[in-house]
Amino acid sequence: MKHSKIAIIGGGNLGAAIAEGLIKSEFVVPQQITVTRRNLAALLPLETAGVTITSDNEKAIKDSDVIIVALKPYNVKEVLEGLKKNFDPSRHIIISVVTGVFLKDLAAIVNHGVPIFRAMPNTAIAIQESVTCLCYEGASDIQIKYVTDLFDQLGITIAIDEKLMDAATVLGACGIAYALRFIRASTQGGIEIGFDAKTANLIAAQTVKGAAELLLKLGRHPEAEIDKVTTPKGCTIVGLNEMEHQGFSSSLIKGIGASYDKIVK
Ligand SMILES: NC(=O)C1=CN([C@@H]2O[C@H](COP(=O)(O)OP(=O)(O)OC[C@H]3O[C@@H](n4cnc5c(N)ncnc54)[C@H](O)[C@@H]3O)[C@@H](O)[C@H]2O)C=CC1
Ligand SMILES: O=C(O)[C@@H]1CCC=N1
Repeated sequence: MKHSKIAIIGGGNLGAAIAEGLIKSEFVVPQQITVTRRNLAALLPLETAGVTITSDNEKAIKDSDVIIVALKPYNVKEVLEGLKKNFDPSRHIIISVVTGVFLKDLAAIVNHGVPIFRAMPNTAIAIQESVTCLCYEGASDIQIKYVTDLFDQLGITIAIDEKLMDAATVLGACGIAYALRFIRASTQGGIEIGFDAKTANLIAAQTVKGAAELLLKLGRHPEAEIDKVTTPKGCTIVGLNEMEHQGFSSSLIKGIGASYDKIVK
């Protein structure tokens, strides 16, 4: 499957980010990628990089082997219904990144025996730093290896049970927004205590990156690392406890729960 051509149906925020990540990773050359969208103007930078951009989904599917579906949940059924005659089980595999649409629903729409994967990446896929949760149905070992390799080039990949896909969406995909809001709020605090916005943003972002790398590179537990920073009677513990009195951890946990309820209800 090494030389497979990839079509991304729906080149919006996530679809275009996947194309960017694929190009950076060199998993495929840009000429192996087609991205579709109704209004092509936003895809011109990808075209300049060598990607084929088009509004013709049928042609994109016919010209490709791996079909990444990055449409909104509300129009995926209608669009795929109109395209299903183009899927060939002896050639194609489908990877859906659509939130909340089950493998069985995708299989019922396509109705062809085409292997189907669900992947839940996040927008850091554009810089090969996504976490992508993956589940599948009717795929061969070679196809599973190919899809896992593809997302491994774009960050890390975790195979999960489909029943955890909504939870993966919240923690990993929505999680980008939560983390960025933390950085934005830290920046605003940093401005209040004296930094200009640009410097405060740089310090906040690099600090979050460093904190995450302590866990990812050294395998440390967050609380053990917090203990190292909290000098007795020092300023860290005072600030941290004030944040907790104001509901810091609780608001995050409740927000994650609210996002999850929105998907599953
Ligand atoms: N944005 C994110 O961070 C993440 C999004 N997702 C899921 O990925 C999917 C896409 O999300 P976004 O990229 O944010 O949405 P988006 O709205 O930015 O992208 C969807 C794109 O599909 C295009 N489109 C609509 N009808 C089409 C058609 N018939 N043919 C070709 N293109 C068509 C739209 O013009 C749009 O550019 C959604 O199901 C979302 O739940 C999953 C993980 C993260
Ligand atoms: O907010 C949403 O519904 C989608 C799912 C994950 C990221 N964006």
